[in-house]
Amino acid sequence: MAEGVLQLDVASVVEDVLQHHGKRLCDIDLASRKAEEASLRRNEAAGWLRKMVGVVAGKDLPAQPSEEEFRLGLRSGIILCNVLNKIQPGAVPKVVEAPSDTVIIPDGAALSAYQYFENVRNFLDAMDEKGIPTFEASDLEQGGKSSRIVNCVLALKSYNDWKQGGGSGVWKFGGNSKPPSTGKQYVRRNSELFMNSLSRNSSAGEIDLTQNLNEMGTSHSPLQTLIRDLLSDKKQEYIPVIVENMLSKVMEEFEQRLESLNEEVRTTLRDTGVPSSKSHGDLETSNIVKDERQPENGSYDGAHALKHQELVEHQQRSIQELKNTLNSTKADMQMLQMKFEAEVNNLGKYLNGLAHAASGYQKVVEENRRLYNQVQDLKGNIRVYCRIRPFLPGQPKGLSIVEAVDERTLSVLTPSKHGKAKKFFTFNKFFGPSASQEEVFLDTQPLIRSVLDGYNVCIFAYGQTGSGKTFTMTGPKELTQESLGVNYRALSDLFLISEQRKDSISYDVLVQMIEIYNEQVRDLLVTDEIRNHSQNGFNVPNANLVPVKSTSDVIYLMNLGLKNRAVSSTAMNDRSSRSHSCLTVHVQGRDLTSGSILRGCMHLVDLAGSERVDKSEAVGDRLKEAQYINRSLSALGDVISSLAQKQSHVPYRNSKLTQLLQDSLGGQAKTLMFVHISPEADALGETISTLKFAERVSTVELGAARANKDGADVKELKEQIASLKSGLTRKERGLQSPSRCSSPDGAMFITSSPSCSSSWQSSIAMSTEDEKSVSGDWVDKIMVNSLDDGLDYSDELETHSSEIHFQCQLNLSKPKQMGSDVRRPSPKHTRSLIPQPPNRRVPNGINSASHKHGRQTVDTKRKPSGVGK
Ligand SMILES: Nc1ncnc2c1ncn2[C@@H]1O[C@H](COP(=O)(O)OP(=O)(O)OP(=O)(O)O)[C@@H](O)[C@H]1O
Repeated sequence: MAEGVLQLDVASVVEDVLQHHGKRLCDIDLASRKAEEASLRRNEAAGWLRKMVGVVAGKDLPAQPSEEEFRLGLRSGIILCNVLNKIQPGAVPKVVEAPSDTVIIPDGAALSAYQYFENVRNFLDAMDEKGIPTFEASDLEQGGKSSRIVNCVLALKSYNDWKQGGGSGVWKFGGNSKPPSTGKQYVRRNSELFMNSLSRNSSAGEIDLTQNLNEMGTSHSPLQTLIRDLLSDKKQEYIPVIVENMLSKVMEEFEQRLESLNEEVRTTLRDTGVPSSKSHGDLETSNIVKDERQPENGSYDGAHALKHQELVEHQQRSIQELKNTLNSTKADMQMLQMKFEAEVNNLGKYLNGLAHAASGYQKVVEENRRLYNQVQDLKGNIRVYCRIRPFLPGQPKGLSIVEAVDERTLSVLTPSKHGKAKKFFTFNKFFGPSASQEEVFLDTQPLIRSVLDGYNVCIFAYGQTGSGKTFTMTGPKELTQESLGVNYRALSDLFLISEQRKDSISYDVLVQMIEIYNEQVRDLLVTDEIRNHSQNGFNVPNANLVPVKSTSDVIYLMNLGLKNRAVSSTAMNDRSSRSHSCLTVHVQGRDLTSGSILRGCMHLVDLAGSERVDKSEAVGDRLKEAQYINRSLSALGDVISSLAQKQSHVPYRNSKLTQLLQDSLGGQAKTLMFVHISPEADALGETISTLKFAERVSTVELGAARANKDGADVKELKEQIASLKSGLTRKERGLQSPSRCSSPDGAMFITSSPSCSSSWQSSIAMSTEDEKSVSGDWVDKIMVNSLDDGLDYSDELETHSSEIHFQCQLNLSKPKQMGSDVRRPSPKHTRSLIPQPPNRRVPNGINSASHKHGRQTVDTKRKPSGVGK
């Protein structure tokens, strides 16, 4: 049907466009509609043929045949010839009938096939002669076009109807059949207005909608191109609405034209006196319809009007169907739209959910990290950060044996029975080869800042030689702003914060730099020669303690320290540190409102690298150094092991290094170890043992860190005690030499005054001498009290007082504590090494010049075994 073709065209265009947008119009089942229509037409044709030949003769043709049944039923041509002969007797002079069941024809099948073909050919010739659309004989064979056969039958039916109706005028038929091959042409009425707008395609019988649209002024391009062009750049969700509007517009236009056509017909009928309500049959019986070729007269006008009427009715039916199609398309589109909206809504909700979950996840991760850190703080575990060095320039770039798994975990490729296996290690943080110095510092910063809140902090770098310890702590050989290591950044951060807090807290910062070289402690902040302080064991107090005011002071001092550091070129590292270096920063803050004192201390330790002497090709001095280094690192390993296993005895005293780190490893400090590894495959052994060591370190619990803070009341009490002591001391001024008295528990006090010895240093020396002569014991602790401000400067020497006295309490009752951490500097080493402007003074109380006047007191008290300062 023409209308069917129209709806198909429009819908298929829409479908094309939607497909173009990636979505099929699944719901519009055009194919099934088409098939339904074809079957209706086929049934009509079959029904009519059966009616014409009778049920018996038409037994081979079912009333509602499938395509195949229809084709097979008509294949012999017998039904077709008989029907034609019935309409026009003798049209097919000879019809070969089917052989009777009882008569056996030799080679019957071949004979009948030939004879059937004769039937079909005769039928087609006869049809052709009458100008009725035909089909190809091959259409009756398998794979032929049954629709053309249907068309032909329906055309014959129409012809029959026309003949039945008297055969007046010119018979014509429009269907999807093979065009007549002979010269007889059907007269088509092209003159009418309607036909101008809705002309039938002569071959396909389709409505030329393009022309319609052209006439409607919509466009000059073909319909499909037009619709495609129109829809191609539209969003998919708008397509249903656009198509719907488009179809409505077409319908509207169509109806308008039809209405005007109807009007024209009505006018014509009125003019010719034919009642417009009369049916086609009525008009036919009254013989009004005339052949177009008849001369124009009144009855011709009537026929003309009738044709109009017929066409109008036909088109009305088409329009109705079109409307139905439009409605169903609309419904489909609305469905699609609703579905689409629902899907978009669902998708939106889903995305919202995902976003919510993602942000929740982030929060949980943040919270986890915070809690983890809190737990770490509470447990006081040593934090371990792992950093891998990148391949160095000029080094053959192999595949790194270490891979990051996440920000805390790394895997190391190790050989195994089945090729390669991965070993996983988890630390507090893992820095990949591309991590910058700034990134590394950022994760260290909070720890460093807590020094200003009165905590003791220790950061030490551990790892195989050449793995990047010095790089992390100090930086590369050529320093730039970006490559500055943790040491520089830490100190400049301290200055920055102390500046920010200057309205509430006044900070003094002092720096000390030592190294442990071949088990000897050396002061790195000396300008003349490297001082060896190893005679008295771990005698760090004698190292210079230099007040610093700015980052540039620090840089100056560090450069001095680095210059003095024992560095050599080895096979593994052309600038290998041959010693353990320790930069110690003492911070003292005075709360300007409450008067409370905060004291924080930070060790920044760059350990010498462990090395395999065979690999480093060390001989002579290098070999000796390597042995010392390895020995002290192994002592560090022993300390870590016993701490990890919570053993009662921890062998701190086995090396200077462990003595230095004692407070940080077993005390209440906040401690961080940077463990360094190399990416090379031939460092696998060292890498694994380094990582295992680091794992053990991370299990060591230090206990919750405690800030060194004295409240104002404590301060007041201390002031009172100090003032009482001062009064007592004044009474004893007459003493010219240190006196000694014993306490009930066997402790001995040695009291001295500046008048008996010119400086308090000599008092200490004398005390120590005295101690040796009395018991050979060791002085556990030196405390210095400044009498004029009344503060207890335990562990710090304040030299701005006018009167200070020393008091040493010696342990006579318990075994000596070798190497106990008497590690506060003596005032003579508290001096400025930094070039000073003429009037510049180092912080109050730290300038060595100021302690010349006045009396000084040092209390040397014994503390229980294992308790640090
Ligand atoms: N993260 C890094 N990025 C770029 N270069 C690095 C990095 N880490 C180390 N290096 C370079 O690798 C070389 C060895 O590093 P470094 O001297 O810091 O190792 P080390 O562990 O201190 O060695 P040693 O124990 O022998 O003193 C140096 O040239 C250093 O500049």
